[in-house]
Amino acid sequence: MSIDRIRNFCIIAHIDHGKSTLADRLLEKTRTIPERQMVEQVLDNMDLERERGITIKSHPIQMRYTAKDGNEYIFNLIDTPGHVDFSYEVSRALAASEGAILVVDATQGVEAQTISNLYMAVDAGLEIIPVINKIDLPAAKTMIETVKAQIIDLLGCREDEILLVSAKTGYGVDELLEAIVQRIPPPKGNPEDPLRALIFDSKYDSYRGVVVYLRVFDGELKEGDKIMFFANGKVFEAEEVGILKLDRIRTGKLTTGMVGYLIAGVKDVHDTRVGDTITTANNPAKEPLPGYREVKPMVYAGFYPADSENYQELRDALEKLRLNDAAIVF
Ligand SMILES: Nc1nc2c(ncn2[C@@H]2O[C@H](COP(=O)(O)OP(=O)(O)OP(=O)(O)O)[C@@H](O)[C@H]2O)c(=O)[nH]1
Repeated sequence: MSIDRIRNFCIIAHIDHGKSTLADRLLEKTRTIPERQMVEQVLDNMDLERERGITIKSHPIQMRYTAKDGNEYIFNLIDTPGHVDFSYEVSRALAASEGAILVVDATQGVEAQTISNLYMAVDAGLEIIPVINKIDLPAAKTMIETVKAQIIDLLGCREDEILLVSAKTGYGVDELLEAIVQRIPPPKGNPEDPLRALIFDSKYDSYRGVVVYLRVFDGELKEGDKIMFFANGKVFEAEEVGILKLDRIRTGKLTTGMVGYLIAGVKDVHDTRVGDTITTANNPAKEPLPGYREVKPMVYAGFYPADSENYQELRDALEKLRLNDAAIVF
């Protein structure tokens, strides 16, 4: 699909303001959830909601949306970590996007944590679509004007740019889908340039090793390519490349502007650092993408074995833990 039809975005929201519920409605309206599950959902609403909520938080997700202009668009929804301490990781998820949906609970208004993530998004030059959610709640009626004023204050946007939504009932979601197409710009980038892809997250899969979630900025990533991580210069072969819906879908390549995953036989998550750039070993890009930083640990703990004989065992156990959790340093 042409790069003009891609929209990469994330959702910024305070806890409980409705990020997962809204993501669910987007998945439903774009029929990203298979029909079978849609039917099941009616039978067992609660469990599925929970399951999909987790899906959204565990990896980026691609949707296809046919807009009112008759064209089909690819939407890549990238989740931002919810915890304030992960501000660098949030900044990389934002860097992988061109836009952000700002979700504010109509009955709660703008909250501090939302503001810090929002400023990061504004700094990153993202197009912000402000959404007031939960407008179905009776308490929302008296609050909407106040919350609108807060948002205008914060963003300097016009009142008519703020969308009123109920992620619960689906009210306003069609308008939001159109706003994503119309207001969020398509990715820029040069398909002819050497590959530059940003790592914004990675997961450890016990069968496949590290699964890297990335956004291609320039060039293209194909299976069989010898890829190189800028931060440590290590070279691996791209074994599997694809996009993410509810599951991984192998596509063999990712073109400029696309979001997806890479499996390259990497066994240690420390080789795939958030914020690092992937290029090809044969035709490397001259410069990495901007903004790479070593992630700083936030929580420290001292451990020692009760019996000093067990020191090596403790060390081995920590080594294993470290292999699949990039946050652990010792
Ligand atoms: N009435 C009403 N409730 C909503 C709406 N959107 C979300 N909720 C409810 O608000 C609560 C929080 O919604 P979530 O979607 O889990 O919020 P979240 O922002 O993803 O929260 P975290 O997962 O904690 O970050 C849930 O009980 C939802 O059912 C809405 O439009 N109307």
